[in-house]
Amino acid sequence: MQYLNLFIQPIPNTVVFPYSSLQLYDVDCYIQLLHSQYIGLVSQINDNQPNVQTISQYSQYGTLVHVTTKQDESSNFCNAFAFARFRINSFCQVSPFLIANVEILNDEIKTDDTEILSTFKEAVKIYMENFSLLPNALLKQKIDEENNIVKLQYQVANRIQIPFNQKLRLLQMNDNRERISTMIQYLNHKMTQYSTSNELEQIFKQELMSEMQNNGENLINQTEQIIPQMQEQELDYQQQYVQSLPWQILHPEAVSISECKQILDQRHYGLDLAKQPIKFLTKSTGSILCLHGHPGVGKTSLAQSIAESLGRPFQKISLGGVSDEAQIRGHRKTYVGAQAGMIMEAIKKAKCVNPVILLDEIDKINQYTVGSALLEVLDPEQNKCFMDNYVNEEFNLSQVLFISTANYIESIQPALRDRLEMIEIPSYTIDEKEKIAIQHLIPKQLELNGIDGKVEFQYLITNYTNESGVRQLERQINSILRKIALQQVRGNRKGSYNINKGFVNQCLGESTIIYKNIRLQSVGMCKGLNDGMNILEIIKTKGQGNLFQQSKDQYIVEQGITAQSYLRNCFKHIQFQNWDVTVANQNCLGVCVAVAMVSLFMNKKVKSSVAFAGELSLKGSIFRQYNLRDSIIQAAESGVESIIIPSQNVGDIQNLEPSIKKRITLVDHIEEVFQLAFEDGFTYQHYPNL
Ligand SMILES: Nc1ncnc2c1ncn2[C@@H]1O[C@H](COP(=O)(O)OP(=O)(O)OP(=O)(O)O)[C@@H](O)[C@H]1O
Repeated sequence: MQYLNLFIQPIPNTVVFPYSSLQLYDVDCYIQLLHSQYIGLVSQINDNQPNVQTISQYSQYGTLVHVTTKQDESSNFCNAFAFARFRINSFCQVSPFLIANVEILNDEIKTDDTEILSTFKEAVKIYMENFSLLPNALLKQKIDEENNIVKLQYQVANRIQIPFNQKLRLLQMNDNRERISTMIQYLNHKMTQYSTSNELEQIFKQELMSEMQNNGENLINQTEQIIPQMQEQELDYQQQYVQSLPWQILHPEAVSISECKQILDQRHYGLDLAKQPIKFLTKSTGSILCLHGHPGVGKTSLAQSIAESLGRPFQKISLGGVSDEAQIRGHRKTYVGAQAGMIMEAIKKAKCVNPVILLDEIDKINQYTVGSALLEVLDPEQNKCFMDNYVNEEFNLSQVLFISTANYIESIQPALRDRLEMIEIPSYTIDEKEKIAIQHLIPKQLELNGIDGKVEFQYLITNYTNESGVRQLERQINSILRKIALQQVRGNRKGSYNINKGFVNQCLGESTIIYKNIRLQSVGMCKGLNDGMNILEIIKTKGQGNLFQQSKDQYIVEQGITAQSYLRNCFKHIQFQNWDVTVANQNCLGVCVAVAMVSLFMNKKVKSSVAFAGELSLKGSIFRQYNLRDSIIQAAESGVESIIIPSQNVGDIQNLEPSIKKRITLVDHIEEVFQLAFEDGFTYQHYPNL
C-alpha cells in the first residue's frame, strides 16, 4: 500500500478520472509551499451551501494529479495530468487549506479480464456506431488495439455524459470488473435515451474523437514519465534520511556500575532480580531483557531508569497492535510515501548507535509476521548487519541495549521467546505497595501538586486498590492530593493530613474491593484461586447426571469433568445420576470444583476463610497449577486465612512475605483437602471407597 500526504483541491459537483489532461487554476502557491508537484482532486458533493464547509462534503475518493508546467509566467493556470485514484484515510489539516493522508489505489489489470475487455470494447463501438460516429476507421482501430483496460475505461468514463452521482459512483468502485459492467449499462442506457438526439451525437462525437486522438499515445507516455519523476523526489528524501542516521556516533556511558545500582535503587523499590543484570549490561552487547508481569508493576519505568542510570539515550517503541512487518523493517523505497521502520526511526531520534530501546508490549504484536522481523532485530548474530528496506544499507544494531516488556510471555512465539532473557516483575503485596507509596509515589505526587506537610495513606492502600501493580494507587493518591492542594490554595487547611476513611470516601467514593473478607452464604460455594481469587458456585437440579459448565476454556471444563468423575467413583452412596449440576462463575480447577460438589451433595458449608488451588487427577492426586503466586497474594490481601495449594507449587512461594507464607498448606491428594475444607469437619470412615 502506498500512502501520501496531499494538498486537496475540492472540485464542486465534478469528477475527474485518471488518464485525463487538465488545467488547474491558482494551485501554484500550494505546490511551492508544500514542495510537491502532486495534488489531489476531490469532488465536493453538496454545493448548496458553498460558504459552509464540512469534511463530510468531500468524497472519500479522489484523483491524484501531477502538475507539470505553468501555461506561461503571467498565467494562473497550470497544466496537469490525472493518473491514479486514491482513498482519503484522514484529514491532517482543514484550514487554511486541506491536507489529507491518502492511500493510492492500484487499479490492477487481471489477466482474466480479457473477456470483459472485449465486451466493453464492443459496447463502446456499438454505442458509437449507433450514434453514427463511425465510420471512423482510426478511432475503431484505436479501441481495438487498446490493451490497457484501465486506461480505456477511464477515458470513456471521462467523456461519457452521465449525472455527477453516477460518475462519482464509478470513481469509488474498487473492482474494475464492476466498474466496467456498470459502464456498459450506462452506455446501453444512453443509447436508448439519445438515439434521436442529433445534437448530443455531435457533442459526443467531437469529444470522444478529439480525446482519443490527442491523448491516446500521449497519455501513456506521460504516465511513464511521471512515475520516475515521483520516485526521484522520494529518492531525495530517502538519501537525506540515510545521511541523517547516526552511523558512527557512540554515546559515552556516563556512570559506573555501582552508581547505576544506586540510581535504580533510588527510583524503584524492590525489584532486586530485575536490577541485577545491570551488572553485566555495560559490558555485554546484544543482551535482550524481557521484563514481564502484570500491568503497573513498573516494567516500563524500570526500563527508562536503566537507560538513565547508564547515561544512554532512551527510546520507546510501542508494539501493541503492530501487525505489518514493514512497520519494523521499513518500506521499500520504490513505494510512494515509503518510510523507514520503527527501529531505524528510534535510532535516528536517539542520535547514537548505542541507545536503550524499549520494545513495549512485545506480546501484543502479530507474532508470525512482526515476530519474525523482530527475531532478526534481536538476534545478536544477525543484528550486526540489520537491513531496513528503506535505508537499504546494513546498520549495526549490536550496540543497542534492547529491553522488551510483556504482560503474558505465553503469547510470545517460541523462537522469539528463546532469544529473550526473562525477568519476572512480581505483583506487590500490600506491605510492598505501602513502601512504594511512601518512598516513591507520595513524594512524587506531593511535589507535583505542590503540597507541604505529612500525609498518611494507610486506609487507602488496604481498601481501595485491588491490583497487582501500583498504577491505580498512584492515580488515587493523585486525586486525593489534588483535593488537598485545592484546600490549601483556598486557605481552608494547613499542616499534616491523615487520609482516613472519611476523607478517602469523600474523595473517591465507597471502596470497590469485591472480595474483601467475603462470607460464603450457602453450600455449593467455595473460594478458588486462578487469575486472582474467584468465588465458585454450584447448583443441582433434578436430571440425569449432566454437568453444565459455563467456562469456554477447555482445560477448565476438563477439570470440572475430572472432579465429577472422581466423586462418582468414590462417593458411591450419592445418587449423582439423578441430578444435573451447573457450575457458575467458573474459573477454578478440579480441586475447587470437587470441594464445592462435596459441599453441595453432602450439605456441608465450606469455610469462608479458606481458598483452594490445584489441578485434580482422576485418582484424586493434586498437581501443580501455573501462575499461582499473584493469586495467593490476592487471596491473602482479601482476608483469606488458609490457602491450600499443591505441594508441587512450593517453588512459587519461596519469596513471599512470611505473613502470607504461614497461611499456606501444601497438599498432594484431595482427601487432605476435604479434611481442611468444611466448617463441620470431614471424616472418611463412612466412605469406604475413599
Ligand atoms: N517498584 C516500584 N518503585 C517505584 N515506583 C514504581 C514501582 N513499580 C511501579 N512504580 C510506579 O508505578 C507506575 C506504573 O509503572 P509502569 O508504567 O512502569 O508499569 P508497567 O509495568 O510498565 O505497566 P504496563 O504493563 O501497563 O505498561 C509508574 O509511575 C512507576 O513509577
